Amino acid sequence: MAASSCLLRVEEIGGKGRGVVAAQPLKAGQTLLTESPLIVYSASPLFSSPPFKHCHHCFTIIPSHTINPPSCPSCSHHLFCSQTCLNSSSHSPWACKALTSLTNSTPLQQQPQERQVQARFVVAAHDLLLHTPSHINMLLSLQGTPDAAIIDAANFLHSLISPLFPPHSQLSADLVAQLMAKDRLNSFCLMHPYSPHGPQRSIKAYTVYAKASLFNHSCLPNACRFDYVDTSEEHNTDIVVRLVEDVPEGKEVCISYIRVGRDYCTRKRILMEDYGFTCECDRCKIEASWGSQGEKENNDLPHVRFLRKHVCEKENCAGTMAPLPPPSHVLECNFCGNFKTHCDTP
Ligand SMILES: C[S@@+](CC[C@H](N)C(=O)[O-])C[C@H]1O[C@@H](n2cnc3c(N)ncnc32)[C@H](O)[C@@H]1O
Repeated sequence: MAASSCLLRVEEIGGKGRGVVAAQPLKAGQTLLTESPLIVYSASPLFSSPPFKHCHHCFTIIPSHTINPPSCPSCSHHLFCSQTCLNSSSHSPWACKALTSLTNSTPLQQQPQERQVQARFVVAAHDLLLHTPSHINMLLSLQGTPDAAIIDAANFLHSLISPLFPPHSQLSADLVAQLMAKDRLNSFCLMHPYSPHGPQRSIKAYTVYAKASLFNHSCLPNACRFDYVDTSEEHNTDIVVRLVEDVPEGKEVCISYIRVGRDYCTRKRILMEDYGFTCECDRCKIEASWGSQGEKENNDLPHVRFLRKHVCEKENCAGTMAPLPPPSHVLECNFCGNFKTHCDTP
């Protein structure tokens, strides 16, 4: 962990592969990691328009009243929130041409929406090989092995997409499958802003980070990722991971891959379907034997106290509340930005 080497180190963790542990005693509220993505791609299926117009570099929403936002010189339908974003964008003419060509592809249009989003990943991966080949090697160092479904999807997408790039930046079908498998296990979602009355936040884009991908999951996480705002244009796709609790040296630092308020059965299903493992954390061990909601309300187990303190109660939210950087008694929700003053009485 280069940027945060004094705070964290990577170790093998029994039954989980690699993981991240505290290299010194760490304080609740401390920022552990701020990192830019190796790869970013839109979550919108190619054949449907996204619910909001967003910048194709930083993915902030472009307000509907914006007159003539800067657009890609090659295609004009990929928009940017500012000239700075347009100039720093990795939206290359090759990627632009490939995406435009794919929107005319009948075989792709007949595929499920998931395949259309995977097509965006495969275009972005070809573009990486063209412009930042070292990121391809970093992606390949992450966990994930292709299964039969990924190999099928990769063969299909490879035959459509590789010919749209120059010969020296064409990935083999095998490499496409490897990369798709890494993306499946390691990608984070960039979400649309929270709204108390609106629908659940939807996903704007997917990102993969070299270091943040090494955090394992816990249903009682001691760290969480903050992703509730469209803030600074250039760094809007960066990940920020902050500690929820104090962590002694040598203890593993985990985030939750799903919202902590989810019930046991939902967590179990998502973790198996999306990440291929069964969580053995203390909370799961206890909740596996729970029959009804009543038990949850009436007991005073440490993990129930944790949830009471750290799950945001704002309508339609249920994000994780972590302290502001120390020293602070104020908790901030990583999902909606709500604040509350920390009080240790249960
Ligand atoms: C994003 S990676 C985390 C880093 C990974 N352990 C590695 O070695 O690169 C996600 C994968 O780590 C493993 N993993 C994460 N949390 C786990 C947990 N609580 N129990 C078992 N395996 C876990 C699973 O294989 C999961 O698909």
